Amino acid sequence: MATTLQLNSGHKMPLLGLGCWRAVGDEISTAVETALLAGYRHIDTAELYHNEADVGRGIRAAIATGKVKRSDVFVVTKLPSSAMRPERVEPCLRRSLAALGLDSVDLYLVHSPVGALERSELTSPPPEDGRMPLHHGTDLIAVWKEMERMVSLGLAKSIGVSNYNERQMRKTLAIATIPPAVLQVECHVYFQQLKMREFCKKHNIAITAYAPLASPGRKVLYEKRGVKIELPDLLNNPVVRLVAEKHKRTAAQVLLRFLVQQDIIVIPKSTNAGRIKENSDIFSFKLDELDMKALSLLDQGEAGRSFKFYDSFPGVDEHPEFPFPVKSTA
Ligand SMILES: NC(=O)C1=CN([C@@H]2O[C@H](COP(=O)(O)OP(=O)(O)OC[C@H]3O[C@@H](n4cnc5c(N)ncnc54)[C@H](OP(=O)(O)O)[C@@H]3O)[C@@H](O)[C@H]2O)C=CC1
Ligand SMILES: O=C1CO[C@H](CO)[C@@H](O)[C@@H]1O
Repeated sequence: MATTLQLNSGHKMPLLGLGCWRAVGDEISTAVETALLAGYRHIDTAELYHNEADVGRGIRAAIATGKVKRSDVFVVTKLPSSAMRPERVEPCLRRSLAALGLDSVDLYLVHSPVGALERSELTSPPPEDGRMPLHHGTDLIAVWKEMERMVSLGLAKSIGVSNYNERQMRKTLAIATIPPAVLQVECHVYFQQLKMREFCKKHNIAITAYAPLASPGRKVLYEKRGVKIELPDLLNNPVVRLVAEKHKRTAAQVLLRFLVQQDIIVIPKSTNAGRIKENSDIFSFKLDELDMKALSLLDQGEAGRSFKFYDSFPGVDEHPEFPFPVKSTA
């Protein structure tokens, strides 16, 4: 099967990328270099991950080996909630580019429809319970118009959104001169996003699945905030394991293959060289109809959503553009 997807912007995007959330410093720059040398051609980061400079270092290290060219690498970064104001888009992207050491990114995403205040706007110290200081006046249309301007300035080759719901997608499409090329959302076997996928297919918008393994490493993050939550354990799901045994593959490879085989872009995060390589070996086998059926039956719909944001940022669901079911109804 093809390893890239044609975007509505005319650019090609690799179906496999390296996720970079929750790793900084040499750990992530080495992982990026390792991934690029192992054949990855797509790196997913964000201003929010505080590692753009490290990611840029990793990209340059891979290029320095002579085995990878800048033009081979599809780099994605994201506009943070604190820059969800039209006048902040260009300065924010320029800051990201300076940190990454690049002239342009291949894809710039609005990270989330929820706007937040910058530290400098706070009138009191940030709350200790992890509450995100919200900016309630978020104007998605004005922000999108600025995202489009980033393409005309040549700072982003394609633009897209993340964590938008269908209403927010429709609202954006209604005014867009450049439609979003990509929607990045949580997507894995327990939360298959069938309705959103149908919507995106109809509008020729590609989907990137974040947390394609359901993000098992998040526990530490919640524990730090004293939040107790049950994380789904996809890697030990008996159906996934059975399919993996049948193909002599690992559970992670089956979970990723299940998505790419349906033209869903995947960005598994790993900083372990063995697992980085393991996660990339998903184009040399194929799941048959029976495997695909068995895995698709694992979908739990909305109940399978694992990233609710209010678990890690209490009160975020009070924002008028909070995209998911709010805590009181979930
Ligand atoms: N737009 C958004 O709001 C969001 C975007 N993202 C993006 O999506 C990426 C992926 O999501 P993420 O939350 O990191 O979760 P993933 O589903 O990619 O899971 C990553 C975790 O799984 C472990 N892991 C990776 N490969 C394997 C394997 N083969 N076997 C066993 N364990 C494995 C990793 O540990 P180890 O490193 O030790 O291998 C890490 O703890 C992020 O890194 C980020 O780039 C994520 C969340 C939200
Ligand atoms: O990319 C991200 C990683 O996950 C976080 C949730 O805890 C999000 O805030 C963010 O969107």
